[in-house]
Amino acid sequence: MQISQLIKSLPKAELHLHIEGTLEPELMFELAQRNNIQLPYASIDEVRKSYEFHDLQSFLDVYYLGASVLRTRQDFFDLTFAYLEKAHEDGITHTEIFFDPQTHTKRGVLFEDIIMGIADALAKGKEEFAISSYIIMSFLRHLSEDDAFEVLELAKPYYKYIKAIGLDSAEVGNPPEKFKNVFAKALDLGFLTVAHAGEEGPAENIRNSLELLKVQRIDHGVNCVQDDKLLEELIYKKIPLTICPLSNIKLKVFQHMKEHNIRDLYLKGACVTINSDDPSYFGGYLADNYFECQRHLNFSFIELIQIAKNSFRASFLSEEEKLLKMEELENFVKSLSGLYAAEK
Ligand code: HPA
Ligand SMILES: [Zn+2]
Repeated sequence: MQISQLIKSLPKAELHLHIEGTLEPELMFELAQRNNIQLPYASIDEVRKSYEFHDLQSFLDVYYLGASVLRTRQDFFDLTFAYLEKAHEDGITHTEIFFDPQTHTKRGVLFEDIIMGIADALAKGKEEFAISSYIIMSFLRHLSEDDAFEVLELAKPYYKYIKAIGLDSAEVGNPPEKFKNVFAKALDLGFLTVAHAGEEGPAENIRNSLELLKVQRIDHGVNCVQDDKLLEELIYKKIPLTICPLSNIKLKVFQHMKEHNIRDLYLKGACVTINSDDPSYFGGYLADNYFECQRHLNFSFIELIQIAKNSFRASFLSEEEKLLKMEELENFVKSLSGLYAAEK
């Protein structure tokens, strides 16, 4: 079996995925037509050509523009189910997806339509593909903390659909301490928390996310290497990092995959996971991210299995569910040994 096929067959979890970032240009055009929205692109090709980014903000501008075609519950359902079909092909058996309510409620879309469209698709994904899932509601950090409080209030009738609270958008200039109070409220309400930190921003944002926002995982976190003591602590406390290799290259966090620090972090003992972030915009879904790590950073397949194990360990599944997912993974690995023994 080819390595790319092996990677696709490997059972794994995805823990850092923005559902809005899975919007493929074809669906973008279809939804624009369905909703009578004028896009500033003449063709699907032109959309793809606009995906040249020099930093996080240049991406966010294009990403928020793309998201403007999403208006109805059916749109959110179609978007999410299209992702789940890809996830299934990529061997994903559990996914924890972000959605950015403010990107949509600001345009007059109903909170109910956003979350129920996503939740219905996830329920269908569970039925058709046996993919388990959680929803993470993310606050846009370029907006105010008061705004985040309003979203938390708006979400009240739908809390049972939300597992955790996240923090995304422009990191530089919008540090975690800006959201200290709203995260404290979310924690009081019983939500788990995560935050993007140390993507473009300093290691200090990682420390403050842990200390002030009480996050269980750090999204990205690659700038942890700026602070030796912090890195030691992340390793010692087994704090998972949801790293997104192709995203980091597209947004110029690293200039080339060969320069990415994920393998160094892995070898030092950090709990790293591989994720796709915004796969439609960054040129690859989850299996592609695993593959690029193998190709450019010499991760062996055994090491990728360890990373897939980390993805379940770092998930928000219960300990019992984690054991079941891990068993599935072990069975896959055993079936491979059988296959290779038979070939010899
Ligand atoms: O990688 C990201 N970083 C911050 N905000 C985001 N929103 C979507 N993707 C990202
Ligand atoms: Zn992200």
